Amino acid sequence: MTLPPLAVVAGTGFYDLDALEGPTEETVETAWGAARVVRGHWHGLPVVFLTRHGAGHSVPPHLVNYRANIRALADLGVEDVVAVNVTGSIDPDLAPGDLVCLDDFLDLTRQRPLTFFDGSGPEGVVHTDVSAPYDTGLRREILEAAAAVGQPMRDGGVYAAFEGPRFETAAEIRLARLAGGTVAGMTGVPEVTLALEAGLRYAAVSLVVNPATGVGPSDEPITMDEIEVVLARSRAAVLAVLDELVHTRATFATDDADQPEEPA
Ligand SMILES: CSC[C@H]1O[C@H](OP(=O)(O)O)[C@H](O)[C@@H]1O
Ligand code: HPA
Repeated sequence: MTLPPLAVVAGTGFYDLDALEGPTEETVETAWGAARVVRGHWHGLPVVFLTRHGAGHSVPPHLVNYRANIRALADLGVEDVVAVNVTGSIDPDLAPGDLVCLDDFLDLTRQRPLTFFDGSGPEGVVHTDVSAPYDTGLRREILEAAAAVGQPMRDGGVYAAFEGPRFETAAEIRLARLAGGTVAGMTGVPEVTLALEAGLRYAAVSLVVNPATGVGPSDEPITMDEIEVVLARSRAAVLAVLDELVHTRATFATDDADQPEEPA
């Protein structure tokens, strides 16, 4: 039995996935443009890794080709996507290094192509349900993996997606906080909604790398240096959770393969 590949989509600070066995780089052409992925195996399971800003972080968040990326994953047979986004904390109880398993989002972006459906295709006008944008089963797998490796992770949080590439003003962050935002980022939307449109299960782990503007103890500006320090410290924690998730899936896949076929 061939299992569908699991996709790992990550961004800032995650430009490769060392755990992948037999990695091969591939460019997937789609109707929306090309996407670069790396395919390989992790604990024996097929995995597709996509780094959304490109190798070396050459693509800013507002110019990522989210449609090509998601279409490419769907075309490769992916059914489940685990995403990683680094974020600024809106909730003052969160600190750099904290992990949040998202359960909702606020779309404060402004000018991105945000759908596969412009009304001209055979499916006509499509209105996608987003009452549970992050897949419940995948979220549970992520949270259980975090618990298994002793990695604290908040169960639930609202990702406030801003257009970028600039950071937010303090007033924008206050607005997002009033609306229930937990963390601020620039890439989580429309990635999640396109995944839903493509029929994929999608869940996201957010790694806090700085207090969002106006949230921290001081009025210091956000710097890439502070973000890189946190990433260097916390990257391994995210990867440990993913490793445990894939390892658990591999164990179940092996157990299933060991079971005798049900008589017809
Ligand atoms: C380097 S801070 C801003 C940058 O980091 C986040 O990227 P990603 O979500 O891909 O990890 C944020 O959205 C911005 O693109
Ligand atoms: O403070 C932030 N705002 C938006 N995106 C981010 N990505 C990392 N930190 C931030």
